[in-house]
Amino acid sequence: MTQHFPPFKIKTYNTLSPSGLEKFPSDRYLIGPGIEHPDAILLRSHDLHQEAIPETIKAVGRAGTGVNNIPVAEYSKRGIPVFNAPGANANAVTELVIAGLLLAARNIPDAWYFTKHLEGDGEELETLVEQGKKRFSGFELSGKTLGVVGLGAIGVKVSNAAAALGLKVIGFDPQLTVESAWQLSSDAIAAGSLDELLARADFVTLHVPLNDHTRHLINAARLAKIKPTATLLNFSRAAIVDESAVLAALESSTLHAYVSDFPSRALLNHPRTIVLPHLGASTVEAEDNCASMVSEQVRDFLENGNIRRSVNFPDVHLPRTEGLRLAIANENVPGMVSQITGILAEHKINIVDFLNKSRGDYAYSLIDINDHIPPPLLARISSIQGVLSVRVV
Ligand SMILES: NC(=O)C1=CN([C@@H]2O[C@H](COP(=O)(O)OP(=O)(O)OC[C@H]3O[C@@H](n4cnc5c(N)ncnc54)[C@H](O)[C@@H]3O)[C@@H](O)[C@H]2O)C=CC1
Ligand SMILES: O=C(O)CCC(=O)C(=O)O
Repeated sequence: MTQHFPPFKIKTYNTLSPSGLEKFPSDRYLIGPGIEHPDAILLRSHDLHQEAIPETIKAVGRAGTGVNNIPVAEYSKRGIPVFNAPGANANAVTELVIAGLLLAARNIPDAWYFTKHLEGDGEELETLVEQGKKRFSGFELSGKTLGVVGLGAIGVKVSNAAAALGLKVIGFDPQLTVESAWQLSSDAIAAGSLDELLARADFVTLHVPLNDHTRHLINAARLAKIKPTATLLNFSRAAIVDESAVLAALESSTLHAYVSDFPSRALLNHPRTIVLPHLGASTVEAEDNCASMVSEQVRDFLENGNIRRSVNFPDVHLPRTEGLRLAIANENVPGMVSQITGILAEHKINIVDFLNKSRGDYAYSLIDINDHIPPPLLARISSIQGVLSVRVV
């Protein structure tokens, strides 16, 4: 039995690296921003909360890490996996965080602005330089303490790079994984609590996802724990800090400076902020990595039903056998597998290979069969209470 691929349709938002889009063979995929009735969506930071979920959609691929721009819970309820590219842009963000530390410590943006607007040349220019430069005198990173909140893909790399620059690193992550712990520099030490980290650090850098637990993680009460000489860096998401509390702390000199990758008018207007245009992942390498990783995942899902690195469904992948495959997403409740396999048995369909896994409220099965699938069978499986999506691939 040969596999037949319909032309899959992929709707894109944002600019995605061609090295990712090239993963989709042009004879089997239609891709672009104007695609209607898409099988999959590929995007970066575009906000999907404002968009109706297309009836035809089977997968969403986020060419990046944060999925707060996607209504993941709504997609989950429809049995639709949301994929992201964990770690694929971690190096790009890390390098910009290190740049952020240096920009703040050495007053580089103000110094650069000053130099760029100097007039004259030769001796006259030299005099202006020597008169002006004392305003921008900074301090060294070596020996200072960096507090890293969130020790995932980015937090670990930032910690290790900072330790190599001579900073003392103190980290906080209540859900630190074994994998991250293995990668973390042995020079980094664990803080017992976020408040302890805030009290000890000269720089605090945030590397947590935005969710209901981390929204305004840094608020007025937490800012009160931070040293007045400290600099706060936010390359995670704007809403992880309470911006008005940060501005108040800067005004009252209980916080030295704020470096953020997320502009707002109030931040841009403040003299002790350094604000970048959400530039963390904007390198050729990271854009290639993210788009390639997520495109491969989405393609494997559309063509084979395999799930790798989804944020809402378990990892379920099987090598293809001869024949057809049923890919079924369902609520993680008792009796689902027996109902599905019971229907197959009633139709005298033999299972060649089978894999079922669950994650939280949801479960997913791949069922390989070496037979044709009568249409009523699909309708019966779809009608089982708790079955969210059924595909033949
Ligand atoms: N500025 C930019 O362009 C980019 C920003 N990001 C942001 O950075 C975030 C982190 O990215 P990754 O490190 O790749 O993600 P990750 O998932 O590898 O790591 C996040 C870590 O945060 C920890 N965490 C969660 N809640 C916490 C809390 N309340 N306190 C302390 N730790 C907590 C988790 O246990 C996990 O280890 C993303 O979710 C995204 O919002 C990511 C890439 C680019
Ligand atoms: O695609 C981008 O430029 C944003 C990256 C990002 O914020 C993320 O991966 O979470």
